[in-house]
Amino acid sequence: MGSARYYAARRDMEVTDIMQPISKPADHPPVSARRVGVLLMNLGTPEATDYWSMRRYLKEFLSDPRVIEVPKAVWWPVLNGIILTVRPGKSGHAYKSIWNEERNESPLKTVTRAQAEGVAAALAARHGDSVVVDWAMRYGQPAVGPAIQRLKEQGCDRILLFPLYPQYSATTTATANDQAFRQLMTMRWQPAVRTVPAYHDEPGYIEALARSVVRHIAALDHTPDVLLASFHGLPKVYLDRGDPYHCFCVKTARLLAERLGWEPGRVQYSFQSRFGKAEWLKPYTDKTVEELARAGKTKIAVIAPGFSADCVETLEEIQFQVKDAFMAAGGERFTYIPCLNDHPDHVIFLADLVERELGGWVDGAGARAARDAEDHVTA
Ligand SMILES: C=CC1=C(C)c2cc3[nH]c(cc4nc(cc5[nH]c(cc1n2)c(C)c5CCC(=O)O)C(CCC(=O)O)=C4C)c(C)c3C=C
Ligand SMILES: [Fe+2]
Ligand SMILES: [Fe+2]
Repeated sequence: MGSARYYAARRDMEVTDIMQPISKPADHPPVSARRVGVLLMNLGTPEATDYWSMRRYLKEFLSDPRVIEVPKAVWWPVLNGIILTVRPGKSGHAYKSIWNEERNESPLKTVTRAQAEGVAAALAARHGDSVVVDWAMRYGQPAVGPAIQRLKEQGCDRILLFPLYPQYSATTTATANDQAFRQLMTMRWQPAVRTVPAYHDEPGYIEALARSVVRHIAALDHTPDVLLASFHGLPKVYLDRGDPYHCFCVKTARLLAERLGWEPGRVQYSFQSRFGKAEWLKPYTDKTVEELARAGKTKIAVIAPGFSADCVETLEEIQFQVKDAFMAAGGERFTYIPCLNDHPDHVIFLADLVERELGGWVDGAGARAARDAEDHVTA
């Protein structure tokens, strides 16, 4: 085993195998155009703000065992009872206040599409048409499964899955990848896949956040006393069970503070969007802004570095609810710094991250297509 003769014999055997006439399987990607696919994935969004659209979206979301870890026998009666009776109306109202009327869709959808178009343009400039970029939502439309199928049909025999969450959590990153893998389970001939690691401490991401803070603060007629980095929360028990999300959020906030170089304590962090009665990650955003106002920090700026795109949790919850809590407690000036969205700093950072994670895949795409075409001529 392992001798030069052994390998020579193996090689001859494989050549003989390849030379057998083979019929082309039905799900074979077109040989002429082997490409690499990139799928940007975000959380999801209702199709409209009416009761039934909201109910459908919330049901899909809150039936995900990655999101709600309560055993089904206990959770289902609660979900199908009180939650899906009351929440669709309440959340629909919140969505209505931030809805993109022009496109008749949620801002998360609008921004995610723009991010995908930006990343596609950046990669096309570098690699021509050998990289195909698409986008999808974990819950609702456009769904992840059909997007994977579309990439395959466009000749992508390698796909990079990119969950658009800077901080890893099983509730977001893992469930997005799960959904893609579910589609792969249906395929006889799967594309090869890679997943983009979370990027909570990537220098390019911290730099884009810092530049955004500086840009927005420079446009104000005052200097905020405190910058609060507000992250979406999680039930605390998920941290106790090993979800690293909390630690990654804290690290992002620390790196942002270091990059800004402000005096200690001027950048703080907190967690928003509590759902249900259990304890969630602390400190809570609403309580924090109230305490800041009472402590005389009456001018604050809030940024949401855990969201790659503005959505109901930032545009409605931070800009209306959190602001109201701050003002009611004695706050005077409240500035919301938007998510990085499709700002060029962000798009270039995302494209660079994709490029790095494609390492070795993309430059070979043209050569692979030529080689594979040749194989099929001789086979
Ligand atoms: C950014 C990271 C997010 C984590 C972590 C997260 C965990 C998480 N979320 C819920 C419950 C809800 N989240 C809702 C909306 C929502 N959540 C995120 C992101 C994270 N969620 C985003 C980007 C959005 C907005 C989507 C949009 O279309 O704008 C909602 C729906 C809105 C509402 O009813 O408030 C719920 C519900 C749980 C339970 C959870 C972790 C266990
Ligand atoms: Fe959420
Ligand atoms: Fe919320």
